Amino acid sequence: MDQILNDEQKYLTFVISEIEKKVKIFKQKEAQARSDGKKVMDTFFDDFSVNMSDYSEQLETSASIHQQQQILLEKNNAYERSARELATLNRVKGRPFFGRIDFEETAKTGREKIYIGMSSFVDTKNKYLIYDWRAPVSSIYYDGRLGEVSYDTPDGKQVVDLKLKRQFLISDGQVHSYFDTKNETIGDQMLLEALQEKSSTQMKTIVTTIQREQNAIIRDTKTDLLFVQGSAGSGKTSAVMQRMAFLLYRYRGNLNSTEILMFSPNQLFNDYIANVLPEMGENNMVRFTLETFVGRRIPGFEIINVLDSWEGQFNEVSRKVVHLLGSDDFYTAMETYAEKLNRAGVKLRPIVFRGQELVSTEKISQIFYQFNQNYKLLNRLDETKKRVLNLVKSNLGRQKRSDWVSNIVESMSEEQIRELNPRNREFASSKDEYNFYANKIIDHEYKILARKIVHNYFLNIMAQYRDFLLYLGQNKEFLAQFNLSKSEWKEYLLQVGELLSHKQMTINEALPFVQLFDLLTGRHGERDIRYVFIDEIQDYTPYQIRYLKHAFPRARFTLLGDLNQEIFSFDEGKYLIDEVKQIFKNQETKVVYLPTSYRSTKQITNFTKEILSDSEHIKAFDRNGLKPRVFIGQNHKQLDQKVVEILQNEHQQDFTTAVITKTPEAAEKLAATLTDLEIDHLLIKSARQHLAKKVMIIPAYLAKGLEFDAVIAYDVSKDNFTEQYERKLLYTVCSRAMHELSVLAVKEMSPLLEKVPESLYELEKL
Ligand SMILES: Nc1ncnc2c1ncn2[C@@H]1O[C@H](COP(=O)(O)OP(=O)(O)OP(=O)(O)O)[C@@H](O)[C@H]1O
Repeated sequence: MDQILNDEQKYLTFVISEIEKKVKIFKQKEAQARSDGKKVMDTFFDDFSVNMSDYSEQLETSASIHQQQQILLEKNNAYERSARELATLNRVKGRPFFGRIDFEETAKTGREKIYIGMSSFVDTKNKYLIYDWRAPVSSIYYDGRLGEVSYDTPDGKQVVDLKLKRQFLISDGQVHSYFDTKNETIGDQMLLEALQEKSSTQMKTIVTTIQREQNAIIRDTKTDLLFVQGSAGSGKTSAVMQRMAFLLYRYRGNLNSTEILMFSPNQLFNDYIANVLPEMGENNMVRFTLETFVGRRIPGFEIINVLDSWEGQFNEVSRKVVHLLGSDDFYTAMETYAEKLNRAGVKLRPIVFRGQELVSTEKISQIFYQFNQNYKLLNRLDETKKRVLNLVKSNLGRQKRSDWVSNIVESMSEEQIRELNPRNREFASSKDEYNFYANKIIDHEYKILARKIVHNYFLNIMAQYRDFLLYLGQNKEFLAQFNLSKSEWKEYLLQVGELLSHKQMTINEALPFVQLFDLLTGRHGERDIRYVFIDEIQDYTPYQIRYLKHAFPRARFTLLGDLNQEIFSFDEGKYLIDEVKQIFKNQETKVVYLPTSYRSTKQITNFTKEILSDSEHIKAFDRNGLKPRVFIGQNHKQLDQKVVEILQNEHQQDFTTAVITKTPEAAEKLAATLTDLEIDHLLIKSARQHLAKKVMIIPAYLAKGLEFDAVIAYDVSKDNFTEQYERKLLYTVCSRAMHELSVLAVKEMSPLLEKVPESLYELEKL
């Protein structure tokens, strides 16, 4: 065994023995805290006499209860602290560190050596044996070359002379090997080993092999908007997941995981990333898709997938409409419209009670507009609420002698009487008695109405929203900016009407609906969210980004995306970055570009990048594998046979293979064929399903962000992938593959593959 390996093994063994010592201590502490807690519980009522007869005794008794509760709470906290520490120690025990750096602060201080792991570890004498990968000094492990390097500390920049950077392959308490890196950041060897691993249904952490450009993303604390742009598989999602862990560490005590929010493309992907933070010992952040986020705000409506709607049919008109609905101008148009409502046009609903109008819309409107022009909508609304509440109160108050009240009073059951008069109050006369109950009943009804009024029941948001769409249709110039005519807009309105009548909306209707509500009611968004992450930003429209910025006014944003993977939007993606900068103007903004594709082998990346029209900037990571294979069959039957053949082959290799189709219908059809042939598989039809370690048939739009050992891109034929805008979709499909890619086509392959040189793939005619 070489001497270095020997020494490092010794250190590892020493650290593990120290960890074990601490495990013992914490186990004792945990047991002690548990038994103390139990003791407090057992003697809870023995320690004080419960005497409620006189006031001073009552006070003493409750003070004593309070004291006991405090003790119990402390014991409980002590128990939880120990349990948490124990969980961390057990998590890191087999592999407490993965890196080491040696450096000198000054020539005088001499050489210092620190080990880096998933979590800091301090021995029983309070000496740091391991530093957390997120500690300031650990940054140079990922960042610096040997020689003079610096890192940020809360007190400013620290410069050191880095003498050694060493990585370890460790498992189960054994150092298997180590690599000393000189000029590269984290040596390719370790990264290669990590990338060669098989795919999993859960995303993994990349802590041990974070690359320099990813480190910059992870440790950024200065910018309000961090825009991470990178090709497929460049580690955008991975980097931001580690960024969340970093922020939770850096701002420990001031930042909670519930103040971090992540928007992902769909629920399937949400599931895929669900384990990364817990694996790093942190609680999960809040996760949403845009649909689930907005769905909470519109109860009773179903937010349907754009693909299932008229807008998703991608005809010429729908394309233009989607462009309009996604534009920043549309957001501004809504603001202008709302501003106009300060003067006239607010849509209202009367306050109706038992079929009778208590306050008419005319009356509410009169109140709403009686305040002077300087009143903002929010103040106008607040004042209106107050006055409407007064009107309702006095109107109901006058109904004390009405039939409905007397009917209730006369038919009250014993139980209802007890409920309304729990202290069994005596009455001087039956008139008094009647008035008492009538007041209670009216008060009860008033409260129900008041709650609705406070929640803006009298605003008819739906009618207002329709009115807004009609108002927009009047503006010929505005429509013309999107090449839309009034009659085309009408066509859209008919479709929206149809959707709304079925209590459905797509995200393109839902967000403006909520925006309108916010503007009318002066809602300022969710102020407790501090960090917002949006993955696959290329699928968001400027409108949506602007809305989300408004929805989280105190948050810093990290947006990540690949402008080459746009699937739904129709604008040239390149402009998205400019639009985003415009939306975030006057804020500290940084754009980081990640060029290297880590997910796929060199052969696959070189193939997939040729699908794009502009791809010089994409770099393949030097990991070797088989060239992608292209199979051309005469009909779909031959393709299906080939799928079966590949699957049977790859099954033996223990690969997880995904057959990715262009549409959900094609996926269902293929799955039915595989069922007939008794090939075990899982058809992913909806984002609510879970991934599994078996063959998956999955439509392209659900495969976003995911990865598989092997991908079979199904039916990439001339007739199926034709349009230019499908280029990015095809790129997304093929770039899901880590180790193997097969492309299947009927008769002729898609013209979108024309640019790929023949030398980059193996062609087989079936
Ligand atoms: N520094 C790294 N060390 C080890 N693995 C890495 C590293 N960076 C990325 N990877 C791996 O590369 C793959 C792709 O990463 P990730 O999914 O984060 O990329 P992405 O840019 O979000 O991709 P896409 O845009 O295609 O969804 C993952 O398997 C991830 O573990």
